Amino acid sequence: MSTWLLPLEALPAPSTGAAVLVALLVGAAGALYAYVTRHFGYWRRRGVPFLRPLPVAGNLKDVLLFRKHVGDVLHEVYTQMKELPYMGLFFYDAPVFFIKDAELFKNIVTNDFEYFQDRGFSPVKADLVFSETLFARKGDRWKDLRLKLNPAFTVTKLKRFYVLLQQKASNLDHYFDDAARKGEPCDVANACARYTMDAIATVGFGIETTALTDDNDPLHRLLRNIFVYSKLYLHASLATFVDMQLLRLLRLSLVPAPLAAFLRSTIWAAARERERTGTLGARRDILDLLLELRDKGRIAADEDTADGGDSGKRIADDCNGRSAVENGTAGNDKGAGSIENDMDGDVLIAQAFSVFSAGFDTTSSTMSFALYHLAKDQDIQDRLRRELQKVLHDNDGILTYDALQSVEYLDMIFSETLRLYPNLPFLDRTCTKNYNIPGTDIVIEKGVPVFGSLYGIQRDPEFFPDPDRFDPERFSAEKKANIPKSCFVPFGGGPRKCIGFKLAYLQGKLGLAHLILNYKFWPCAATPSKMEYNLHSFLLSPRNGVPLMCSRVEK
Ligand code: HEM
Repeated sequence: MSTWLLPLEALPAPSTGAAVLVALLVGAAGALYAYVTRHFGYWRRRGVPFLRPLPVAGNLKDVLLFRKHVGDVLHEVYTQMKELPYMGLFFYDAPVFFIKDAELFKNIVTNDFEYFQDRGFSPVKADLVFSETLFARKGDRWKDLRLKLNPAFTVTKLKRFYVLLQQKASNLDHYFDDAARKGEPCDVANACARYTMDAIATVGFGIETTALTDDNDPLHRLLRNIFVYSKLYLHASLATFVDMQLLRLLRLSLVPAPLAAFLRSTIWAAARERERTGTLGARRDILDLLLELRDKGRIAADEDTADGGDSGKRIADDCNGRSAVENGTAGNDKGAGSIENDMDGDVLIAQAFSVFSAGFDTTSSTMSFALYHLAKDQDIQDRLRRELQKVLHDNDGILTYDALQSVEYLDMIFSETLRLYPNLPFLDRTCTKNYNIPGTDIVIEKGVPVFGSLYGIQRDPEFFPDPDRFDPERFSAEKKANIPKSCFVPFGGGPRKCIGFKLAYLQGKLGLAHLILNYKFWPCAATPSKMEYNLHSFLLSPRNGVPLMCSRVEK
């Protein structure tokens, strides 16, 4: 007879030592449980409907177990909420206010920005470079930096680099000619990432990288997986959005030390070379502008300041500050108060890191998602090629900056791709002073992270019928006026909207135009029938690349 069938009195009495041990273990487990669930009553106490959390994971169980992308999980929550405008969630153990209502969310990022100026991002102090990026800076230190950097991204500045971008786009041929000749599938996601990296390096910093032609290009090796994390790092990076103490204690850095070291040596070498050759300021690229900020505290206005000036004014106004543009101080270090000019050392390197990291992976993923759909729908691909060929013909065979801008169908395709695949599938802000939701007695308290699902809004059938279908017509001149402004926000909104969105459109559209003019794409056996996302990143990128077949277009 086995022991577990014996009557209780027949079992040997436990020794006092064992009983104490069991009691201690039960007590410790109870204390641990109480600790990891200590915030779980937060939403109940405030009368906010919430999704029941699990210890440790909160509502991110499937993300924690690497079963689903965080974008998909928040999309599911968004869909299940039906008519609810907002609800409480838990990211790990942190209470998060999740907003479904597009208007309410728009107010939070625009009109009521003064209550939600910051992102939750709380990098560890040791993460010197990441802490100084626009993503991570807070309050007046963010506003000061943003006002200074805005003039670096005006249309006038971008136009100047168009020829350089064209050269990089034509380097795509090395990659695709090879695949076309061999008749083998090529991973367009890989090729596009190399193109955008070469483009950002030359446009931003005058650094000639060779990612498209050389597998051993050092910058490519260090940057290519910057947003593809190990399991621990994925959670560390997600946790920094909601300020989790435990992971901060681990002192994980979001900018790997070898990359920071590479950027320091490369950027300062480029700066010294410009000083040595007396060419500082000649290119007026991002490096020149950062050095101008370091030396003079401001970036001189372009002859044509229309767009840069406007966004500077919007920020100053939205932050309820003095209008820097009206007072002629946009880009001046006094624009946001009495912040000292600190554009030097790792503060400058942080801006280089932002441009490299934000600039290459996002745009290249958008290009590869677009190519995926163009390969699957030959009619759309053929129409785009015809329109590009016509514009080329009308412009003596040269795709000038203005000619590129005139191809409306390309714009429609790029926008529809960003609708289906907003690279950052959610937006976050942190409440910086208590905020009463208009018309309710609900208060979002200072310190609480607020999230919205861009992926959810942009795939909501109420705003985009048949939302999973790739249909560029939604963005035709006649139809796009029907899309509510708050429902198409792939670059975020308000004063913290993506600073590089014009550059993203320019380099993304130019790369696509070059490829479609020169190559025909179609799916192969390895092309996924449904797009799946890389679970090791919080950005949306194709899980296993985008393998496609291609052939040269006959001229
Ligand atoms: C398709 C390409 C891109 C997409 C979809 C994208 C999307 C976004 C989104 C959604 C945000 C958050 C905005 C918010 O919180 O309201 C953001 C912020 C930012 N992006 Fe982009 N981005 C792209 C390309 C770029 C490029 C090319 C650059 C730079 C060269 C860039 C630099 C930044 C920076 C610095 C911020 C932080 C802005 C701040 O907090 O003030 N992005 N981006």
